[in-house]
Formats: sequence, C-alpha cells, structure tokens
Amino acid sequence: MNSNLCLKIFSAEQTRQADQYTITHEPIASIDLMERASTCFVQAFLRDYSKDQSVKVFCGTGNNGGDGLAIARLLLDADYHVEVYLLGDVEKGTPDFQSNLKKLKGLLAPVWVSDMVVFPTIENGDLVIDALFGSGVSRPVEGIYAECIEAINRSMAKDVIAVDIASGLGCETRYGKGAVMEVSHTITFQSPKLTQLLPENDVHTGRLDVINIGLSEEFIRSVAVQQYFLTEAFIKSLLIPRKKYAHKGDAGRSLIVAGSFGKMGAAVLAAQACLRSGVGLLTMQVPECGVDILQSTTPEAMVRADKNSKVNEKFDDLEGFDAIGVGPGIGTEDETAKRLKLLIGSSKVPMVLDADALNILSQHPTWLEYLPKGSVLTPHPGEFTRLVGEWDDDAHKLALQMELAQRLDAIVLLKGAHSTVATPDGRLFFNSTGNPGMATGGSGDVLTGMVTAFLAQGYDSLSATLVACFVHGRAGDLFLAEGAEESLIASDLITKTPLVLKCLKSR
Ligand SMILES: NC(=O)C1=CN([C@@H]2O[C@H](COP(=O)(O)OP(=O)(O)OC[C@H]3O[C@@H](n4cnc5c(N)ncnc54)[C@H](OP(=O)(O)O)[C@@H]3O)[C@@H](O)[C@H]2O)[C@@H](O)CC1
Ligand SMILES: [K+]
Repeated sequence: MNSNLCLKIFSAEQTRQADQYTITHEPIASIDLMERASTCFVQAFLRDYSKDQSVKVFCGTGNNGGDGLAIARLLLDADYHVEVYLLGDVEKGTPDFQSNLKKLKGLLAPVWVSDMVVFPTIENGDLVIDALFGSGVSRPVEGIYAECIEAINRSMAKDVIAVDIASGLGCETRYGKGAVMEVSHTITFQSPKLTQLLPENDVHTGRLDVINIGLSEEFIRSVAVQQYFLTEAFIKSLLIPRKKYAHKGDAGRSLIVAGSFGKMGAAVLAAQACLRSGVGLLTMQVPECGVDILQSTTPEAMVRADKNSKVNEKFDDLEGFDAIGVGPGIGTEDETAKRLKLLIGSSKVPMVLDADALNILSQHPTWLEYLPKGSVLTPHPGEFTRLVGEWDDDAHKLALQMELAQRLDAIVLLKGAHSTVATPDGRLFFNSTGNPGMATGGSGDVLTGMVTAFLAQGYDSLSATLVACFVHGRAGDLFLAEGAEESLIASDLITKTPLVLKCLKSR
C-alpha cells in the first residue's frame, strides 16, 4: 500500500517545515511562495464567486495576512471591488506581510481596525475573505481580534472564505474558548488540517477545497504521519484487476447474514451492493420470511433459509466462504445473539460486523476478543457509543476509535461525513467522498455489502474498507449530478456503483 498517494495530514509544525524545506530546496524565495499560494487561492476563488459582489479582506500581520494582501491585489487585477482591513501591530508584521502591504498601497488604502468604531458595515451579499490567522495561531484569540471575528460571525455576509484555515482554529486543536471565524468555504493549502475534518468544526470549515501550492514533493514523501486523507489516485492504486481467464470462484465467495421480519430491505441492499461491487458468488442467510423477497429481488444471490421463520439463528456451515458480512437488519433477539457468538467462534475468514451485530456485541463485549483476524467493524456514531461509551469531543472520539482498533486488532470504520478508518497499528484515514444526502436509511447496509465484496475478492482488510468507503461516497456524489441530496436513497448508491468503479478502473 503506497500511503504516499494519500494527502498527508500535517501538524502545524510539519506544515512550517514543509514551507521551509521548499524555500531552501526548490529553491524559491519565501515571498514568491506566498505569491504562488495566493495565485492558486485566487484561481479557486474565481471559479465560485462573481465580480458583482463586494469583497472585504480581513488581514492579520502574519503570513496568513500576507496572503490576504496578495489575494486582494490579485482580485483588484481581476476587476473585483475590494476593500482591505488590517488588524494588529502592522509595524511588527512578517517581512512578506510588509512586502505585500507595500505592493498593495499603490492600488488601494487599507483601513487599520484599531477599534471597532472603524469596523465596516458588512452588507447583505458581501464576500468576506478571512486572512486574520492561519496555521500560526497558537493560543485563544481574544481582544479586538475576537470582537472582529464575532462581528463577522453575526454579519449578513453572503459567504466567508477562509485562507488556509478559519482564523482561531488551530491545525490540530481548537484553543480553549477563544473566538473562531465561522466560514462557509475554506480553501486550504496543500493538505487538509485535522481540525477541518471534524464534525464539531463544520461551521468553521464549510466546504473544503484543498489546493496544491507546490510544496516540496520530496519533503512530503519523507515525512512520517499517522493521519491521511484519501485521494482518487490512492484508491486506484489499491484496485485489483480482474484476470482475463477469471471465473466466478476467483472473484470470491461471500456469505452475508442479514434481515429479519420487517427488515428484509437491509438484506436486499447489502446483497445487491455486494454483487455490484464484484463478488463472484454470494450466499445470503436469511430467516424463512425473507427467502421469497431475496429470490425475487436479487436472483443473482443464493439464499439459505433459517428454520426460524422470523429471525436469523442458524449461522453454521461456513465452508468455502472468503468473507462474511453480518448485521444488517438482523435484530438483537436472544436466538440471533447466540448464533452470532457461534459464528464469531467458527469463522476462519475476516468478518464485517455492522448494525445489529454491533449492538449485540456491545451487550456482550467479551465476544469481541474472538473476532477472526482481519475483521472490520463499521459502526455509525450511535453504535459506536454503545461499543465504547460517550466521548467528550471529536478528538476524544478519534482516540477511542484508534484504541478500539488496536485492542481488537481489527479495522474500525466510523461512519459520518469524512468517515474515518482506524487500523490496529495506529493509522487513521479520512474519507474524502460523500455528502449529507447519504445520511439515509440503508446507506450503511450498502456499505456492509461493499466491504464484504472487496474482502472476498482478496483485498486485505484495510484496502477493502478504504475502497468500499471511497466508492460508497463517490456513488453518493455522482447521484448529486442529477438529484437533490434530499432525494438520495440507499439503492441509488448501488445504481451508481458500476460507473464509479468503471471510472476508477480507467487509466
Ligand atoms: N505553509 C506554507 O507552506 C505556506 C503558508 N503560507 C501562509 O502562512 C500562514 C502561516 O503564517 P504564520 O506562521 O506567519 O502564522 P499566522 O497564522 O499568519 O499568524 C501568526 C501570527 O499571529 C500571532 N498569533 C498567534 N496566535 C495568536 C492569537 N491567538 N492572538 C494574537 N496573535 C496570535 C503570532 O504571534 P506570536 O505567537 O509569535 O505572538 C504570529 O505573529 C499559513 O496559514 C498560510 O496562510 C503561505 O503564505 C505560503 C506557504
Ligand atoms: K484564515
């Protein structure tokens, strides 16, 4: 696995080192690197915001403020109506801030906000560019800076666009109770920052665009990180091509245990997602009441019925399967729980555990110790809480996720916007695909089917989980090309999967 194809999530210190390494080894003057970053920002900005909106740029006196000044100049060149507001001790600004201030002064007169009396009225429809603080913020933001941030947060601005990162939001952590800019869009440099991927910082990140400002590839390759952001190039590199003479047995055999009376839809979704993700042979184990439903909706799957007519209870005979998925719609009846225990004890192949399987396991945590090697847990936040207890904040949640992966020697996929995948060796991958429309019933059942399919096809557990997670999200994103988020239903994800896989497999 070549993790270098992912975007590495750097600490503020690593970002500073990348900056310095690029300046020394490219080599490039620091002011020219700032110009390059600002030019890339403006290129992204021009794609989204038209000239009929007034742009107010708020700049601090560090290099983030320097970027803001360069961006203001480039937007003036592009005929935007621009106003610039400065905060802080201008005399003590960084050298690149000073150079950009000098260049701008011939074109417009920036306003120094020494007091809120000077703070401008932000009109309904204005655009605000936030360049007060970037990755250099090191403590809670207070005083005039905080007043200014709070005024912008309360304003009628149409959009607030952060340069690199919202002011006051640290790269790795938020600083206490200081003020943090609320932004609708962040255009960040080179790679996402950890805080930008956490749900609690959604209002401080908004839409996230990552732009390549050409920091040293050599440095990026060499630096060791534990946190990664998935890219298409990385997912492509994980895909296993089908052999010319492949037969259905080569593409793996899956068993999925799913469904109960009234919840057979979960089984159908998992089955169809598994088939569309390339499994060679699929057997569905369902209660008697689900046999006709599966046979008529999904003729490609073989069906094994339980003696019990309403719930799943018979999980034996596991010969010949390469991967086993269990959980969607199975319920938490005692009979089902007993059989899950038996299934965990007897399986020699990796298992994907989701939904009610996880709910049963949270009531019988000792069973988790017997999971077959390479198993994958795919909880949503509710199931995760039942497994590990409450968390204080998102950082604590990630720590609990990593701890669980290490303790169980399993892959733990925590679902949500930017789903996270934790590995037993302490790595954490953030998904880059998906949208809020996917928060809909059955979406998780589809994912279970996908992970099971990739596992059966011979992907290692981590690769199977990452590919499934990315494909699942990309299928949701593809749906948005023709439908609203509100209209997305889980089966749309299955409908879009063939095209997603086709595009990923194209060179
Ligand atoms: N990475 C790259 O490759 C590139 C990075 N670039 C840009 O550089 C940005 C990083 O710039 P930066 O390091 O100068 O820090 P920045 O965020 O502007 O401000 C730091 C200043 O604020 C101060 N300060 C801190 N906390 C404070 C607080 N709470 N309240 C008050 N003051 C506080 C702190 O002072 P001190 O802590 O020393 O007192 C310092 O003076 C980065 O985000 C990107 O936009 C691009 O130009 C080119 C390529
Ligand atoms: K900023």
